[in-house]
Amino acid sequence: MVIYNATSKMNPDETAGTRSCALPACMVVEAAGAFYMAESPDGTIYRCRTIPLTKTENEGTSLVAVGDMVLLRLSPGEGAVPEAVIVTVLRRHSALCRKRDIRRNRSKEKVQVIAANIDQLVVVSSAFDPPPNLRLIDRYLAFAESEQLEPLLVVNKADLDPMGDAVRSMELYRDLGFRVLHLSAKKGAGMDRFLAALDGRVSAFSGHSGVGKSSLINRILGQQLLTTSRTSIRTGKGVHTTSRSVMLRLPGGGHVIDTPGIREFSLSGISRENLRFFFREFLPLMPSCSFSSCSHTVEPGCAVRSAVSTGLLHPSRYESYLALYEGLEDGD
Ligand SMILES: Nc1nc2c(ncn2[C@@H]2O[C@H](COP(=O)(O)OP(=O)(O)OP(=O)(O)O)[C@@H](O)[C@H]2O)c(=O)[nH]1
Ligand SMILES: [Zn+2]
Repeated sequence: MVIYNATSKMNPDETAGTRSCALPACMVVEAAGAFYMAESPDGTIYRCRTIPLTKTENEGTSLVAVGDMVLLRLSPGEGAVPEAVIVTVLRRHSALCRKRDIRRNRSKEKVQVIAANIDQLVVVSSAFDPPPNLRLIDRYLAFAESEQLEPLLVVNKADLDPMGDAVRSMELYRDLGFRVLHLSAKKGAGMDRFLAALDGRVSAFSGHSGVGKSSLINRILGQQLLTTSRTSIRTGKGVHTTSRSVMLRLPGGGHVIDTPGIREFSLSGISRENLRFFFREFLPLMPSCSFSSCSHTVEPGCAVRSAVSTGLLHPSRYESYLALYEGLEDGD
């Protein structure tokens, strides 16, 4: 590992390449413009920025994103929060990206990293108001599979489901082996199981507007972090955290991230050719299709379609597959 001198007296911009002792790798927990907050394993927060010589082990994408592990070097500062420069951005094991709108963005990066090093995608829906949207859930699940993120299905507002309708509509996911939790941010139901599922991991929250993502995060953190203002690292004024990227540390370990960017993730890694690999129940059937490249839409001798007609595959999942397939383009 490359280690840098935390106590160098040289101009920090000139010393990025020097090797010597220093801070352990820190996690970027907040990004706001040119500034970042990075957290060391012991919980110390550093206010930091990049320098022209900042190195990255991830070429061709955003230099720094929330969730990145970075090597820092302390720089002189008078504020209460220690200041540092980011010397190296370490290799990411995963990255949630969105395509940049070239017309509205002059940056050379075509892909923007919304969050790095995510372990699991929490797909939040609600039992009622709005009711579960299975098309949307399947879209998130396909995305999670394509990014090799472990999905966790959460159905919030269980207090609005006295007849168990939402529980029944989600049964198919349990049958497929997905983890499904029915919770109520309002009443606190199921929170122990939820916390256990988040423990020690970096989890990104996704889901339709109004399902209660912020309410769930506030409930598990025991405070109103996502609706009340926190002090901006740039201006010192209060800001709404939901408009920025913030990684929140859970009391028992682990982190959660909830950003508008993840809510509107793109399916950039999914094409018509590879979509079928992200519906896990198709995999054992696919070798029985007459054509090895079967798209499971119109081909004769398709084992997937045959399984739908005999009730072996859930029609709702197949409908989602077709809807996603229609919306995708050929090729990668
Ligand atoms: N009955 C009930 N209402 C809830 C529950 N959780 C959240 N709500 C309500 O649902 C509404 C939306 O909650 P939010 O936490 O803002 O939802 P969100 O998913 O963060 O919404 P966006 O920020 O628009 O993406 C609010 O009026 C909450 O009070 C719950 O468990 N039960
Ligand atoms: Zn087929």
